[in-house]
Formats: sequence, structure tokens, C-alpha cells
Amino acid sequence: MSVIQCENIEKKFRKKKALQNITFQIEDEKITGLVGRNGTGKTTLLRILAGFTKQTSGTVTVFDKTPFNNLFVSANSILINDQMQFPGSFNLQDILNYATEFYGKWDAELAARLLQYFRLNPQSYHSDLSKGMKNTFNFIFGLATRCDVTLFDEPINGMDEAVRKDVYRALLKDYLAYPRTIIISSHFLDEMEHLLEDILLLDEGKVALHKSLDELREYAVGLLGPTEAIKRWTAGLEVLHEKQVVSNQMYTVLKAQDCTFNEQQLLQEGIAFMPVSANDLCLYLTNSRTGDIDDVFNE
Ligand SMILES: Nc1ncnc2c1ncn2[C@@H]1O[C@H](COP(=O)(O)OP(=O)(O)OP(=O)(O)O)[C@@H](O)[C@H]1O
Repeated sequence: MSVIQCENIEKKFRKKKALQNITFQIEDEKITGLVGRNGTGKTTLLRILAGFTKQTSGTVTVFDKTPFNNLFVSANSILINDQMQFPGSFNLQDILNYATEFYGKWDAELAARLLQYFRLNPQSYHSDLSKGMKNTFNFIFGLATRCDVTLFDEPINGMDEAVRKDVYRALLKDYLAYPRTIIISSHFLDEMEHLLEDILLLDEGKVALHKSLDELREYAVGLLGPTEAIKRWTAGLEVLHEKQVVSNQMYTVLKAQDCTFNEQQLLQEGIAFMPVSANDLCLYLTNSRTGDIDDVFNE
């Protein structure tokens, strides 16, 4: 069953199109990674799904309802980001107590145990926490709501590596015990790959790709070998990425469906097949249109 459906969404900020032609569906009980370069529309999309802002055109439904200003959607979904504001007079414990009243599936015990594990003092104030601690608290809050739709916008910003690892593990354990629809936007795809079932990749406000992680891992293949031989074999094919490794050796990434070569023949010419990670593929598919950073320093 689709919990989230977007049909041809566009979002404009004055003349700037932050999102365009966005169409996708997200099934119930999946963890989806929302990835893409800076400024590509991830936050805007999550804010629309959470009902915080309205699309300029197109249709969005969450639980078959239009999320903007919808009480049912706001009681059953949560958007966690580093802009979260809590009443200034509330300490962390007050915030957790208040959540009990608002979220039907709130797990106070989980919240308390995680607070203790991450050494967050329940008497401290949210505004006094460091960036990493604030985001750890926000993550705990989001997890403990057990909302049927839980949206995390770059939840691990500022967390150190050990905390990030624990956060991933907590998310996975809780999700396996209480499956729900989770979307996480992040620039750390490598680290979170093991959590994700699907990837929604945005590029300049459009959906570049929406696939399962398994499909993504098989989407492309890398060829490493002599430049002349690779150029000859790949002539006329769509190249997703290429890089000169050393003077006469290059690395080229192609769509796997286009690689109908005889692997043995390629090997004889010194060309090796290499897998392409989901993270690298996402980078290649959203490559800068302004060339390589090296070009900035070349005359
Ligand atoms: N309130 C706003 N007013 C004007 N422009 C905005 C506003 N919010 C976002 N934008 C623009 O919309 C585009 C998408 O921004 P958004 O924050 O959704 O990107 P993002 O993918 O989340 O970026 P990042 O990875 O850097 O957090 C950007 O060009 C941004 O400048």
C-alpha cells in the first residue's frame, strides 16, 4: 500500500523552481534514503510531505490526505530536523512529557533509556545543547514518537562517528520491532546504506532515480584499463562518469544494461570490471555541470 503519493509536484519560491515534475510513491513499512546534492530540494520535499508548506502545483497525499494543515497527518507523522523549536521554558524531560500527550504511539520508556544511553541530562534545556547533542535529542524524539510516517532531514549532522553508529543501530532495531514508513535525507549514503531499502535521488529539483538499493547496486558497472581500449569499447555508449587515472589508464562508468561485452575479451585487453557503489553512482548521476574541481585550478 502506498502511504505517500506525489504526482507532478512543483514548488516555486518566487521565480526559483525548487521542485519540478516530482512524481513518486512510497510504500508502507519501508526506509527510503532521500539523497542529492546541496540545494536540490530535499528539505523542501520533506516539508511538503509533513504539511509544513504547500506545493505550488501537483498533488501530494500522505495517508490518502492532503498533508498541508491536516490534523490527522500532523498527529501521525513527524519531521525531524535541526530547526526544531521547543518551548524555551521546557527542559528535555518536559519535552518528552509533552510528547506523551500528542503522539498516540509515544514510547516514553524508549525515550528515557536512549536519553540515558546518550548521556543527555533530562534537566538540561534544548537551547543549551551542542549541535550534535541537539540532533541526538531530536533523533530520540523522532524515534520515540513511532509515527507511521517519520521524516528525518539530515538527522546525523554534528554527531561524532560513535554516536552516528549507535543512532543507525537504534533506528534499525526500533524499525524492525515497529515497522513504519521512514524517509531519511542524508549526505552520508555510504554510512547508512545498510539501513535503506529504497533510494530517492533528487537532482536540481527533479527525481533522478527512485530504485531499491539492490537495483541501484546493479545499475552501473565500472571499467578500469588502458584509455585507448576503453574508448574503443565504449564508443557510442552513454558514459555516466569517466576519469583519467594515470596517463594512459582510465576509469569509465556505464549503465550495466549497455555492457553487453565479452568479459573475457576485455580482460585480455587489460580492462577490469569493477562494481559501482550506490553512493558513487548517486554522485555520478548528479555530477556538477561546471566541470571538475581541478578545472578551477587549470588555466
Ligand atoms: N524559503 C525559501 N525561499 C527561497 N528559496 C528557498 C527557500 N527554501 C529553499 N529555497 C531554495 O530551494 C532550493 C532547494 O532548497 P532545499 O533546502 O530544499 O535543498 P536541500 O536539498 O535540502 O539542500 P541541502 O542539502 O543543502 O540541505 C534551493 O535553491 C534553495 O535556495
